[in-house]
Amino acid sequence: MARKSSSPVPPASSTPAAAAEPPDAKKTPSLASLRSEIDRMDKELVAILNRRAEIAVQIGKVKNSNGMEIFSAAREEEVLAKVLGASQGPLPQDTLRLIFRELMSGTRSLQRTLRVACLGPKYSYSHLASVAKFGEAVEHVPLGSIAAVFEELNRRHVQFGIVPLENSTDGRIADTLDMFTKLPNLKIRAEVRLRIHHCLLGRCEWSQMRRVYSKSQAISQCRNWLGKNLPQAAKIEVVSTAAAAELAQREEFAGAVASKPAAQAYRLNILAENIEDQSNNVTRFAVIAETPEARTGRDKTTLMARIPNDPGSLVKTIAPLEKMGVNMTWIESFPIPSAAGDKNPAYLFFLDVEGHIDDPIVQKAVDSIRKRCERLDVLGSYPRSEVIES
Ligand SMILES: O=C(O)C(=O)C[C@]1(C(=O)O)C=C[C@@H](O)C=C1
Repeated sequence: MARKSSSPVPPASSTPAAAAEPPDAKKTPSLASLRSEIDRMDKELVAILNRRAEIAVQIGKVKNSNGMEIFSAAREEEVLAKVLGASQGPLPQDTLRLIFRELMSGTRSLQRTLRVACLGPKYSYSHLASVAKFGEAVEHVPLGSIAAVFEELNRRHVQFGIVPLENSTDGRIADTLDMFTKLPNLKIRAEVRLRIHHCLLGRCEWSQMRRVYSKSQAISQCRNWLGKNLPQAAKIEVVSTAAAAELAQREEFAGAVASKPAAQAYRLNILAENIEDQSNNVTRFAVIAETPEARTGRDKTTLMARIPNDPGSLVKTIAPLEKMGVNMTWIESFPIPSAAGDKNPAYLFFLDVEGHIDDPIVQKAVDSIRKRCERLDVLGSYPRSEVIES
């Protein structure tokens, strides 16, 4: 944006009157003039934002007439990368990210209001991840279970779902992997890696607390802290951290391990912050939808492979990755539910590899892997993402 000549910063002057002023008075513009400069820039900003929104409305029409989807994770990542790359000013990258997240959320909503399902109630970490990805200008639909998120998406009651995949402290989220085995047609369109800071919330003193509610993974992520600081309290697992906060609000002598925003939403006191045992506690969420995501050049692909329970079977299955130089970034084994009791059950493996399924080398490696599997599903290719601070 070009600076106008009406800048409040006074030009250097050598007139006798200016020379008579104390040196500091010359350098420091008045508060009023600085604020009027901000007011002027805000007007320019609003005009530019509205011009941007008008273009987005036109893009929406083009998308509609071509039968294209409104949300594009690939394009939004591209916009963010360009914005962050172009910035040279003092604004922190996280701040710019937040501003552009809401900007794109707002322009997207002019094209169509999206419905995004997540594990609720509101202010669960899934809800926070959904806000981190889609912004506030979507209809967040909090549901009672991870299975319900998949089912609502499959019934087309929502356009997107967001589900936790794995946590850096606690490992895979079995409920999510289980639902991919049941609905492998749903595609991962984006990932959200959210740094999770847990708080102890409640209305009583720690010493009076008899029960602490939370989701099993959150209890597990704070196990040492809870054992040391609240040995007297029973740890009770509930469906989500936000559901735990709701219970802690209703019950006397109860607490919850939940997010900071949940404290305000459920009118609870923050009794302790950052109680996770490992400071680098990150949960990776998957944004799921019916259709696949476009290639960005900075992608990863998630595969679900059912392989025979034979010696060396896994090594043989993933050998093409090494041969073709495709990097694997995640592997998780998962027993096949229907095979319980089976003497020699096959196993499912979830794998992440770098690259998009439309990259010829990835396609070739996946084709080779498929030949060595009983079944292979490509659960989606999507842009790789940075960790977002919560
Ligand atoms: O570029 C597009 O496809 C747009 O619709 C514009 C825009 C944006 O505001 O920048 C909005 C929604 C999309 O998910 C991606 C980007």
